[in-house]
Order: sequence, then C-alpha cells, then structure tokens
Amino acid sequence: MISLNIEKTFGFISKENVAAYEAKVKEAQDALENGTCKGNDFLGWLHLPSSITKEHLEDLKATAQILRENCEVVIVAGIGGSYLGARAVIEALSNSFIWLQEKKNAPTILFAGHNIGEDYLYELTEYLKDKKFGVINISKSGTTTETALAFRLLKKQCEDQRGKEMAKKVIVAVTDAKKGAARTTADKEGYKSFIIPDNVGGRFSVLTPVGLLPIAVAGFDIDKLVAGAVEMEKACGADVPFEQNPAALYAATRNELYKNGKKIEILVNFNPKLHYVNEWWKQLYGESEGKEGKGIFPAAVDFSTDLHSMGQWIQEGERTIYETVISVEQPTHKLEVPSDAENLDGLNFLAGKRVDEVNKMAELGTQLAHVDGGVPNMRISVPTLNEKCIGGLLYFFEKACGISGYLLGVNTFNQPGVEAYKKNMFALLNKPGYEEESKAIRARL
Ligand SMILES: O=P(O)(O)OC[C@H]1O[C@H](O)[C@H](O)[C@@H](O)[C@@H]1O
Repeated sequence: MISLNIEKTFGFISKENVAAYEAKVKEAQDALENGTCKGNDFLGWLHLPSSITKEHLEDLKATAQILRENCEVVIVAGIGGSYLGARAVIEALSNSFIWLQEKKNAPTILFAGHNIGEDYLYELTEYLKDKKFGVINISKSGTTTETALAFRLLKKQCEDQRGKEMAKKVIVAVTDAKKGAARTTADKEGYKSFIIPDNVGGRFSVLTPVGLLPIAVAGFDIDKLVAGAVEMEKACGADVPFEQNPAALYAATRNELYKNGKKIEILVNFNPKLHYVNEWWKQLYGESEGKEGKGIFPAAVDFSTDLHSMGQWIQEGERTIYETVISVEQPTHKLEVPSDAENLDGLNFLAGKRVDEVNKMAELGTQLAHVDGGVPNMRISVPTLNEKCIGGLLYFFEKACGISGYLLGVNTFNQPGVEAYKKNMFALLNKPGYEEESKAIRARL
C-alpha cells in the first residue's frame, strides 16, 4: 500500500502546526461524508470505489473485449478529466516501447480530442487510413469542442473505412445519461454507451467508465485497479485517525506549507512512466483549488531528466516551492550495470549494481540537496507500478484533494474559470447564440 512521509518538511513548518489541523480535517471529512461542503452535488467520487459492482466491471470488460477483438488501434477521444486519468494509468502500466513492438496483445491506444492541432489530427487520420480502428468518445458534457471536433472526423473515417455496421460495433460513448450531443449521437446511432454519473466531476472520474473502459481495452486489470482504490478508500476514511491517515496528512501539510509562503507544489517522479500521473494530478489540484484568488500552483517534473533543466531553478530559485516525490520502491524488471575490463567511461564503480540503485541514490541525493537549498520535501512511496498500487495512488490524491480544498475554503468541485476562454472562442468563431458576444469581442480586436 502507498505511504506518505512528511519528515522533510519539518525544517520549514512545525510538526505541531501540522498536527493542529486535526480538528479542521475532521470537519472536512465530516462535511464530505455528510454532503455539507461547498459543491456537495459532486461527491459521487467519495465512495465510488467501494460501490462499483462486479456486474459493472463485467459489462466494461465485455465491451473492452469487443474493441480488442475488432480493432488494431483504439482512439480515446477526450480532454481534461475525460482524458488524463486513462492516459495516466495506461502509460504507468505499459511497456515504454509498446508502439514499436510487432506482437501486441492489445490494440494500440492513441489519444485525440485533447488539442485542436490541425497537423496532429491530419497525421492521426493519415495513420489510421489502413487500420482497423475503433473510437471511445468520452465527454461528460457531450459538448466539448476539442473532443467533438476530433470525434466528427474519426466517426466519418471509421464509417467510411469499416462500414456503418462495423462502426456501430467499434464506437463506444462514455457520457451523460441524458444531456449533450455525445448522448444524442450515441442513442441515434445505437452505440454501446456508458454513463458518467451526474455527481462525479471530470477530474474525479478516472474510476468511472471514463478511465476504466480505455484501461481495460489496453489490457490492464480493472478489478485490481478498483481493489487498490477500495483499499485506499478505507485507509483514508473519516474513521482513520489523523496521524495515520495519509490523505489527511498530505492535505494538512500542503495547506501549512502554503500558509508559510510555499505557493507552488512540484510533483516529482523518478520514473518516466509516471509523466501522465503528474498531468492528471495537475488538473485535479489546479481546477479544484485555483480559484477566488487562491490556491497552490501545481507544477510537475520528471527526474532525473528535468534535474538537467529545471534542477537549477529548484535548487536556487525563488523559495516559494516545495516538492512532493512519488517514489516507486520496486521496478518491474531487473537490469544490472555490466562491468567493463577497460573502464573507459569510468563507470566500473557501478558495475553489478542495479540501474534502480543508481536511480534511488539520485532520488536521495536530490532530496537532501533540495532540502538543503530550502525546498520542503514530502515523499509518497508506491510499492511498485501495478494496477493495485496505481488505483490506490489515484484515490489517495482524490481524497486528499477533497480535504485540502475544504481547508483552503474554496468550492473544490467547480471550475467556473474554464468558461472564459470558451466564451471568447465561440464568439470569435461566430457560434450561433453568441451574436452579442461576437460583436463585443470584435470591437476589442
Ligand atoms: O468531459 P467534458 O465535458 O468533455 O469536459 C472535459 C473537461 O473540460 C472542461 O472544460 C473542464 O474544465 C474539465 O473539468 C473537463 O474535464
């Protein structure tokens, strides 16, 4: 099970001040449990893991199997919370060179609908020209422009290439039960569809079909992923004492750091497979807490890669940052540094050591250097990268976010600020219904 170590923050904030959050954290836990916090119509994620039924998982696996049997490539179309969770889990669990492997035991998973890059979409549609492909169209609102645009292209191409009947079989929708264009299309075309519950917001939806279906198609065990989340739901529960509750401690520590001028949290990994876990986490915390002129800025780096780019800033730049390191205890594979008779590269001092030992010393050395340089450090230990651990990690972050947003005093579950760019974009594109805004915005250009 994952664990949290906050010892290396205590040169910067005091143990007593973190412990003093106990009562407020209890209040947060109660407010989440009783549904009395702000945004209380979006608390469906709280006990989601333990409420997932075997039947639901079987339904997802059966649909995944249809896609696996009929597709060489599956495009997951979605953005934000309808994209990052699936990508985070799939990349954390996949072989890094899966693209290049001839023999695959699952369709290649590609992503679309998370940008409006013409070249990206052109190159994707070109690549798909001789492929048997399917699409999972994911959008809670069912109206997000980026996703809808990509889906329009992919739907047409799939129908043209594979025929209407096969397209119906290999296109699946994950969307609202009733509202939105994605629902209308799915119902009209007769696609298999899954519902995103009303009370689960996008960034908390990875354990709904939004994440579970693509993850199952990619060949990973969603039973174990959910089991890991269930375990963390218990470990972070309202009945678990403050000092033993990782979500409570993480939420309290980051709020205390923030109060002491540490306005930026950098999520750090020492494993490139976790890059998209960082990205998922940025949305979770950024959209949940960045509002009302408040909120820790969630940043992220991949080490040791970024020690050679961002390392200088972190070591000696403005002291407004702290780090949270996701440390994977055991790699999946074993690789030792070979010895070399000539030792031209001078690396024989590493001969016989596992590559991970070198990585771990980089991690430890970095922690000590950054703490010495004035950067508080928290460490989240993950036993290994498997479904169970990742499921636990995701739920841990969700629960801590629910508590942390409450401590900050914001509505953790809305994102009103995201609408501003959309309104301008629609006005600039002359979307019907935006006539007044179009006139006003053009006058400003
Ligand atoms: O799932 P969708 O409705 O397409 O939304 C996708 C994403 O875009 C929105 O603008 C929100 O800011 C995100 O919270 C959401 O996850």
